[in-house]
Parts: sequence; structure tokens; C-alpha cells
Amino acid sequence: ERLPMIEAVDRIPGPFSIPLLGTTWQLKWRIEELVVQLRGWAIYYTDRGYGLIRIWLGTRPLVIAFRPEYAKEILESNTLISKGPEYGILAPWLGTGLLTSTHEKWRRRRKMITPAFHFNVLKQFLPVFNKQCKRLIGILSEQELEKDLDVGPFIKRCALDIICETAMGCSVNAQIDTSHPYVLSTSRLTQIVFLHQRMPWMWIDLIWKITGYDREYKENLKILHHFTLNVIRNRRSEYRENSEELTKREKKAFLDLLLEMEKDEHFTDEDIREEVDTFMFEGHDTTAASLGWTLWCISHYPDVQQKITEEIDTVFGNNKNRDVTSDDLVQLRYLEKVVKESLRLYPSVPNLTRYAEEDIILKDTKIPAGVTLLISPLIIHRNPEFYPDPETFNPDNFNEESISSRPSYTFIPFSAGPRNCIGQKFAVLEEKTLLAWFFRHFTVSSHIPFLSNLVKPEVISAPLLGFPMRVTQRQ
Ligand code: HEM
Repeated sequence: ERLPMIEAVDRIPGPFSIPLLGTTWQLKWRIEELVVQLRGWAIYYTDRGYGLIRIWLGTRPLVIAFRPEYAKEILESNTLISKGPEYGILAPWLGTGLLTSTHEKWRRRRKMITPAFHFNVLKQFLPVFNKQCKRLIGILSEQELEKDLDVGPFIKRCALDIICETAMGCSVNAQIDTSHPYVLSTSRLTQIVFLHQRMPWMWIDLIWKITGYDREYKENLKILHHFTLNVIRNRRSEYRENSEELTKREKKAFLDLLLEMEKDEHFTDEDIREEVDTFMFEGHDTTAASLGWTLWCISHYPDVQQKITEEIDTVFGNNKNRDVTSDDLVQLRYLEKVVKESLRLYPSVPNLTRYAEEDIILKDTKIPAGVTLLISPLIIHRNPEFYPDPETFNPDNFNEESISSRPSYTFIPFSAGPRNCIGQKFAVLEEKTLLAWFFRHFTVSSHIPFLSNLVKPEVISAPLLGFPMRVTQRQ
């Protein structure tokens, strides 16, 4: 019964494919070249009037939507809410938490968890943001600043500390203890997940096992789950003993909010663990990548940096060490455009997928059940039809007039529709806070050509060269 599906898929245009290997043999091996190749196809097929192309990953059909109007139709759909099979590798780690669950379970959880991301809740996290960003500034100041510094790992550990404390209410102090087992396992797991997604032969159980990845994956998962479950159990027993006191507590982590929701719905430790692990997974690498790219962009655009520091100095005067407040963040409007523009050029999640569980019609194309639909923010965001000079970093792209001149779904770093990113406000607050600390203390510059730092579209958009730059203390 695969035959009608194969026929329907092959009615969609796409590069030459052969049985079994599909298009895989044509795909560029180096991941950063793959982006260039996909963009090439996007231009070739859109010039010929197509909005969709198909490729075969081995025997798995993938239909790529290059244009915003297709992205809109897919992402707004209330039925296309399941993720593609490449999320399968995340199942042992994240269970069926918010990112990976579907249907009724996802709907119920999404409704329950949404209030935990309300602005008033997020505001409570500012002290955590401030504490960790201040620590980052201290650590950066101690580095040898006479030569280029890769700021990536520093930012990543700061983001990890922030998400750990806001999600679980406890600290792993990754910024100080860089070899904490939880920190090492988290980063190794992300690498292994990507490796699995990228190499179709790893989908064969036997190969996955004999190469040793299966064992390594499980070992790291054990460390990670052990840690999260311990935190949850301790917290839960605190609640049992002293629930009133804790309900009144001002500084609450997401975990506390989940424990409070228990009154309405019984959660097992595992139910809570999958949500906490999901926040941990989704909530730090994404933000760290975005911040790294933002600094990369700024280090190449001194005029933008000038405007940022002027705005920051207007808000903070020369008070370098005062905590950032939510009022400050509202005033940092130019900085917000900078963050958005860097998410345009370098969306942390380069590709999104949905799985067609039944036959559907997209515009006038039949998509048979079994197809994975892929939307690439990375490619949509660099379409010259919507962004005249797409590879130039230009925060003015986010002036009101520019925004209103573009069709919808031309800027989707947080996805859109019912399954959009629940943490987007959290992410922007965190990023602005960190940048407000950073640019009160430092400036950045670079002698490496801007566009030579190609994007590696891994689970997140990783930089080919890291984020090396010259960091200078401000006088
Ligand atoms: C710059 C930072 C971030 C970016 C670019 C980003 C991007 C995204 C994107 C594109 C999706 C949709 C994924 C898909 O459809 O497969 C998503 C979902 C999600 N994000 Fe984020 N994210 C960021 C930060 C965060 C943070 C800080 C949190 C939590 C504190 C978070 C939690 C989630 C969750 C739970 C989902 C799943 C939502 C659902 O399916 O209902 N994200 N994010």
C-alpha cells in the first residue's frame, strides 16, 4: 500500500531520486553546505512557480515548504499538530512533554501550562536572570581579553544556569562548576540526538547499537533523569510537608507551578519530569545560540553597537551594576529590534517539521499520509522578496513600517500557530537582560568576515566557527 503514497509524493517536483537511497546520495555531506544546497533548490523551484518540493531521505518522504503562505497553512492547521519522525530520538529523553506530545495530551497540557508563561510570572524570574548575568560579567572580565575569545561556551553555561533555576528552582552552577555531570550529559545528549537525526543509517537499530551510541545515549540519560527526578521528589516532599507556606512563596520555579496544578490533575513524578526536562532542553540551547549570533552580528556592525550602547547608557546612566528591571526592558526598544534581526538571520531552530497522519490538501497539492512536512525559517527569513538585502544585518527591518510591509509568516523564529514557542517572551526577556549587562561592561569587534561563519543547521543553528570575537572592557 506504499505505492499510491510514493506516486502522490513523486507528483511533487524535486531533485532526482533513486529507489531506497532516495535523494540522500545527492545531499551535501557537510552540514553547512546543505543549507546552501537547500537554498539553491528553493530559488530554482520557486522561480518555476512551485512552493513545495519533495525529497526522499532513504525511504522517508519529506516535503519542504519554502514559501510563507505554505508555512501559514501548515502551522495554523489544527490537525497538523504532530511532529515528524526525527523527534522520535527525543522520546526516551523528553517522554511526551509539551514539545513532543500530540493530540489530546498536548492540548490539555498546553492549556494548563500556558499561564505559567504569563508576563507576570516571568517577571519573577528577573532576579535569577540578573544574578546569573552578573556572574557572567565577572567571569568574562577575568578572561584574557587581549586575544579573540569564543563567547559561545560562556553564554551557554549562563543560559543553562538560568533555565535550571527557573525551571527547577535549584542550581547546578554550570558557570562555576563547568564539569558538573548534569551539564556534561546535557551537552553530550544534544550532540547524540543530532547525530541520529542526520545519519539515516543510524535509524537501523543494529547499527545504532553496535556503534555504541545507544549505550552512550542511555548512560547520559540515566544521569540526567536521575538529577531531575531527585529535584522533583525533594520538592514534592517539601510541598507535602508545608504546602501553604510554599504556595505563598514569591519566587516560584516552573516546577512549583506544576506541583500546584496537581490539585486539578494527578501528575506522577514522570509526568512532571517530562515537562521539566522539556523546558531544560528547549530553554537553554536555543537562547544561547540566539545570544551568540546576536553578539556575532553586533561585532561586525559598529554603527549598530553604537546605537545599542547609547540606548543602554540612556536607561542606566553610568550605573554598571544595577539590576535590570522590567521597566528598563520595556525601554530597550532598539535592543529588541537587534535581537529580532539576529533571529531573522540566524533562527535558533533552523527547521520545523510536522507529520501528516492523514491525506491532506495544501493549496492544490495532495500530501499523502506518511509525509513529513518541513518548514525552514532559515530559508524563509533570507528570501530577498521580503528582505531586500537579506544577508545584511539591519535591525531597521523591525521598524513598524517595515514589519507592516511584509506578509505574515515571513518571520517565524518561534514558529507560529497553535504549537508556537511557549517560551518566547521568556527568551526575549532573558536575552535583553543579558545584553543590557554585557554592553554596560564591554564592546565587541571582529576581524573575521561576517558571512564566513556559516550556519550548521543542527537541532539548533550552530556556528561553523564558534563565536570568536574581541571583547573589550568599556572605560
Ligand atoms: C530564542 C529562544 C527560543 C527559540 C528561537 C525557540 C523556538 C521554538 C520553536 C521554533 C518551537 C516550535 C518547535 C516545533 O514546532 O517543533 C518552540 C517550541 C517550544 N519552546 Fe521554544 N524557543 C526558544 C526559547 C524557549 C524557552 C526559553 C523555553 C522555555 C522556558 C521554550 C520552550 C518551548 C516549548 C515547551 C515548546 C513546545 C511548545 C508546544 O509544542 O506546545 N522555548 N520553540
